[in-house]
Amino acid sequence: MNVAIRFSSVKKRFGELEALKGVDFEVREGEFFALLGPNGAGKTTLISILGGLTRADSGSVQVLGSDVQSDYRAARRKVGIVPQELTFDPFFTVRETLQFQSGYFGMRRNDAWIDELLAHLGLGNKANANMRSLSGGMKRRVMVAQALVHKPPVIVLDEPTAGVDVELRQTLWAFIQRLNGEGHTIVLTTHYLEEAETLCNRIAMLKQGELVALDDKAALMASHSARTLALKLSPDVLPAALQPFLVMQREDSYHLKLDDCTTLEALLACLREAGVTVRDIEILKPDLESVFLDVMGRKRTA
Ligand SMILES: Nc1ncnc2c1ncn2[C@@H]1O[C@H](COP(=O)(O)OP(=O)(O)OP(=O)(O)O)[C@@H](O)[C@H]1O
Repeated sequence: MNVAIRFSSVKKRFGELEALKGVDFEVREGEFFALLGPNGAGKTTLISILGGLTRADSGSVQVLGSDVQSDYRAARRKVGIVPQELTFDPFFTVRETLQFQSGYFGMRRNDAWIDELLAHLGLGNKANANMRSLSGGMKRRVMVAQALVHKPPVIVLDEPTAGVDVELRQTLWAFIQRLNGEGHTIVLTTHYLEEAETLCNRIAMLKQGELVALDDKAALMASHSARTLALKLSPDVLPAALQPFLVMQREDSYHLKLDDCTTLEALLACLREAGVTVRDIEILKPDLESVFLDVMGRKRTA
């Protein structure tokens, strides 16, 4: 598969702070890719370098083979970035904003695509509204449309759903998934891990300017977090021998760490020997949030 974005040894300092400590990874063409990390991990800095808004101190970034510094114009055409912050000209209407952006890319007759964007993002009846009159969520929809106006093959969304309502989330994800289905590469940063879990097929995690995980979603989930066994017992007492497996107790339910199926057999045998009956049993699969905490926590103690 071809490479959509290549980050090679990207370093960036802000004074004493090393915001990016030599970040190396690739996003492949056609992927729906998540870039995750806690506040301050360096995600937005990396995206700003990708969009040519910030210069890396060293290293390089290429979009579909075009270097974002030495071949800025070509790289810029290949990527659409939905920024985290809302920036707009309050005196333009929504349509003018999108026409102006089309002009920036030398696209004069772009109204059919602009209409399609407006319709898909629920902005059809706002085309002639002034930007300053829109609600925050509506402005964010325009930011998304603005990033897509030149039909970029690579689309980067930096926390696009922070503080937006359920309706926009659903409209936005349906549209972005359609574009991904048509071959566009998508990179998403979000703090809503269930969104990343549902949408993305490969995941990178950054922590303090370093890449700490990069894998297919399924492999990451399988390798980083054990399943949990939730048990309700009669009598309601966990035998002492099982205490080391206890990760959480919620009301009358005991959550035990389950490394694999042989552990399950041993746990059940232990309950039998102690004369404890199982009233209810459930195996809980790991979610991306538990993997994320696991990855971030493990690195902290290393
Ligand atoms: N222009 C700047 N001047 C000084 N420090 C900066 C600047 N931009 C970013 N930083 C710092 O660089 C680090 C990385 O910030 P960045 O915004 O890239 O993180 P992030 O992963 O996007 O975080 P968040 O999830 O909060 O958006 C942070 O410590 C931030 O304070």
